[in-house]
Amino acid sequence: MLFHVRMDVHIPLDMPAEQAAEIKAVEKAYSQDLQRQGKWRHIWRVTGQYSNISIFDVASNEELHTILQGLPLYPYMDVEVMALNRHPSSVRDDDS
Ligand SMILES: O=C(O)C[C@H]1C=CC(=O)O1
Repeated sequence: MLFHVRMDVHIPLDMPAEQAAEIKAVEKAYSQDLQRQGKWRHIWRVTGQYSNISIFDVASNEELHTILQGLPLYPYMDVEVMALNRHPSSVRDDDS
């Protein structure tokens, strides 16, 4: 199942820089592990914003929910999820 996910990150301004850097490092490793597993298929930075647009390929709504709640930055994010279906006009074999 494919999902389009937008994540807007709002790290509190009073969080110590060292703590923020540590959370971001753990987040990066978590994200890259899921990318290597093929579950986090795409990640794009939204130009000019501390936001990303991602495509997840997971087995269920529950799996996506678990992955998103496991993000180290999750407590500081607004997350928007859209479920995707294959478009009947698509010529791509790899988008379902
Ligand atoms: O930077 C972000 O967009 C937030 C988050 C998502 C993956 C990652 O490494 O950090």
